[in-house]
Formats: sequence, structure tokens, C-alpha cells
Amino acid sequence: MGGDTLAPACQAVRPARRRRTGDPWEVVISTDKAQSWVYCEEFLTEDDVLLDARERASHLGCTPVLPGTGAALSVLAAAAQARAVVEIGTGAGVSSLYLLRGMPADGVLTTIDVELEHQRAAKEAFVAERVRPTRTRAISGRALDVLPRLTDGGYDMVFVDADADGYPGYVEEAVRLLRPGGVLAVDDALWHDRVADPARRDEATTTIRDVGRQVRADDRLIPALLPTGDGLLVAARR
Ligand SMILES: C[S@@+](CC[C@H](N)C(=O)[O-])C[C@H]1O[C@@H](n2cnc3c(N)ncnc32)[C@H](O)[C@@H]1O
Repeated sequence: MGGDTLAPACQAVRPARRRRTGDPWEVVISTDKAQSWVYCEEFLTEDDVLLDARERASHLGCTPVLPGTGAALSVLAAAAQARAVVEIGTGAGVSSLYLLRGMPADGVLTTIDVELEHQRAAKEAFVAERVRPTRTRAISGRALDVLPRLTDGGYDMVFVDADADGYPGYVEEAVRLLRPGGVLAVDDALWHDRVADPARRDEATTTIRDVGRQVRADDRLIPALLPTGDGLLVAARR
């Protein structure tokens, strides 16, 4: 495909990334990329429990993960056989449901949120899903106050989806919490398509871009950035 079909952000990074064999993404990038993205997000249909949780989230004004991200979280939790998972940013429980669906039946989700009202909404979702109460541990408080109380290496997966300001600290804590082979997942890693655009230098965009660098530079992690939803940064703990 010709270069004129590339999205502007890709054109911006092409010269620095050019290889002798040509750009590996040339064969897949076209103006239909947005359509492919929508196709991926709609690949799986959400059931009523998820749709009701989304509705509660909308009333509360907290943005849940998109369906593609949710599905990826289920797969990651299942692949890691994640019995102990930490979620930073419960919201109304949409991502919690996806995580719980991937975890083994005896897995426990520790989910942290500063807003009690959000956690109440999430509990409604857990009841609708018939999740046994022993499978969720909801902790209300600021994540940076709560995380230091959790055990080193005691978790199979950590999912980050809260305030952008806190992301660098959450990632640092997550690396401490994960056992070898455990999985880190960070939502909003493309931050409304702003992270890929070097001209965007607002605080949230810069912080999330820096978190990408932080994860990439950390020898304890094997990273990948997935363009699902609003971007899902994932990494396996060595
Ligand atoms: C984007 S929403 C989470 C959505 C949820 N993961 C889902 O997919 O349904 C972000 C959540 O982070 C919470 N939050 C914001 N700052 C926080 C902090 N410092 N500590 C803990 N939670 C925080 C908000 O109250 C909000 O519920």
C-alpha cells in the first residue's frame, strides 16, 4: 500500500523507524484502520450484566474499558491462571467483570477505588453476575495509600485504570506486587490518540507517554502496546 494511505501519526514516525526491508506496517495500514478498530471492538457481544454495568458507569460519569480491552483482560487473566488480581480503579465494575470471567473460579479480585459510590455500583454488578462475595475484596481509598499494604510478589495480575497522575507510581507498585510470570495491564495507554502525536504535550498525555517509556525501559518486564480500546499497555514480569 502507498505511503499516502498512512495515518498522519504514522507518517510522523516513519523516517526514524525505516528498515532495509521497508516498514513492516506498510502492508496493514490503510484508511480503513478505523473500521478495523470498530470491527475488533464489536467482535464479541456484551451480555446484559455488562451492559447494565456500563449504564451504571455512565450515570456515575466514570468511563469503563471498551469491549476489546475487556476481552483482552479476560484472556490475559485466563492465560496467567490469575488467582490473585489487583485492579486499580474499580469504577462501576465493567473491567472487574471481565477480569473475574477470565480468572479461575477460586480467584480473588482485590479492587481499589477512591469513590465509595463507584464501588457500590460495582457490587451491584457482582451480585447480578452471581459472583461469590469471597471472590472480591473491594478496598476504598487512594491507590497510592492502599498499594503499599499489599504483599510483594503476591499477585498474578495487576490492572491499572484510574487517574493518569498516579500511573507512574501504580506501575512501580505493580512490578513489586507481581510474581514472576505475572501480568501487568495499563488502560488508556494511547490516551484518546494523543500519546502517538508528539505535538500533544498536555500533562496527562505526557505522563502516559512517560509510563510507556518507563515500562519499556524496565528490565524486569517484557512489554507490548496493544491498540485495542484506548490502548492497552501489557507486560509480563520476568
Ligand atoms: C476510568 S474509571 C475505572 C473504570 C473501570 N476500570 C471499568 O472499566 O469499569 C477510573 C476510576 O478510578 C478511580 N480513581 C481515581 N483516582 C483514584 C485514586 N487516586 N485511587 C483510587 N481510585 C481512583 C475513580 O474513582 C474511577 O472510579
